[in-house]
Amino acid sequence: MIDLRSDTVTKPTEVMRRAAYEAEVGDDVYGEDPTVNKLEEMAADLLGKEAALFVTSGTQGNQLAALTHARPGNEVILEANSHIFQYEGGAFSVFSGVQTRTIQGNRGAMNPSDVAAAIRGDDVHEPETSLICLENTHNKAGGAIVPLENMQAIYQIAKENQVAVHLDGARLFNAVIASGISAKEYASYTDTVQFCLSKGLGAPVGSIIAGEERFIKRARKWRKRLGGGLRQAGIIAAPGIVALRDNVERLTEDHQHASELAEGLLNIRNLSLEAIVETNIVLMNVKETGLTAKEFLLKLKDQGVLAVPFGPYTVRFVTNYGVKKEDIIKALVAVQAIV
Ligand SMILES: Cc1ncc(COP(=O)(O)O)c(CN[C@H](C(=O)O)[C@H](C)O)c1O
Repeated sequence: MIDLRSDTVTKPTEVMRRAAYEAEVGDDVYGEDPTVNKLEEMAADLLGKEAALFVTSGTQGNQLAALTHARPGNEVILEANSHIFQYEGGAFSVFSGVQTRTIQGNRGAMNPSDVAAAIRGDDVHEPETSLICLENTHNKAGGAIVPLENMQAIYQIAKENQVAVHLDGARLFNAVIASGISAKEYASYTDTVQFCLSKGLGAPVGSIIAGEERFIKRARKWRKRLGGGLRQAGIIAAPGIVALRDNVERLTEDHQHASELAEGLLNIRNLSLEAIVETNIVLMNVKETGLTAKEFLLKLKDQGVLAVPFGPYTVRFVTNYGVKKEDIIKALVAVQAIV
């Protein structure tokens, strides 16, 4: 099977498996796992933040940000198609007791004046706005890169209103490689940032959240409260170190493959693309084929290719390091066979 469902399906490399086997470990609840500590220091340094925390998933990282930045009764502003709003089970409301306020963005970028207008005042009837969440790259916008200027403008508005900013940077390094802007630069326009080791970077487990020391200290306690106190976690942190060290630059290949896939799809009748391809995600519209996305995907699976529905007529392909150039050609042949 050619698996284009997501970059979450990446499997650890031999180097990662060996690093896991050889990892020095200790009890991370006591802060004594040297491998986890090394990963956290590497990540904080890369992002230009005071500290970082190894967490079990991107979702956990985003939830810890809300639990730490916000409190029950607050309102959190986020983009209408953000992963936090669409794919995390309403966890902001469940765990943090906050009200979410969505703003429709353009290719994932919220208009700064819309954000400014959404920030609540001190009227007794209103919730307090305590957090603004950004997402870069933006998944449902087709892996779109949110412009740095947009992040900068929103961050300035947030600071003028004493509101925190969190970046869901699950695919931050895809943005870094595609734009040539450093992770440190992107992270300078957000108070906290989450990025995934387990997606395009290829680690088997985990994400990082990073921010000020005092934020990370409070987030670590929230992680413990959620049963996320890790013990000899160096075994799963070691592949994360390999991912950060070896797998960032190669994301270019995934982007190249996504562009080749998109180009090929444009030459197939009754198909269209829903977004320009900037990184590793391709959103294809199949409505003109007379099939729904789910029907199309069943036929595609019969042809040996996996992808996921991202709307009634939207099929999402995500390239990753398990997908080679010849797989892209085979995937195009499979799609052609259906329409
Ligand atoms: C922008 C963003 N932020 C956070 C997460 C959550 O990461 P995990 O909790 O899966 O590690 C994801 C995962 N995205 C997954 C995928 O794209 O296949 C699914 C949709 O959950 C994400 O795309």
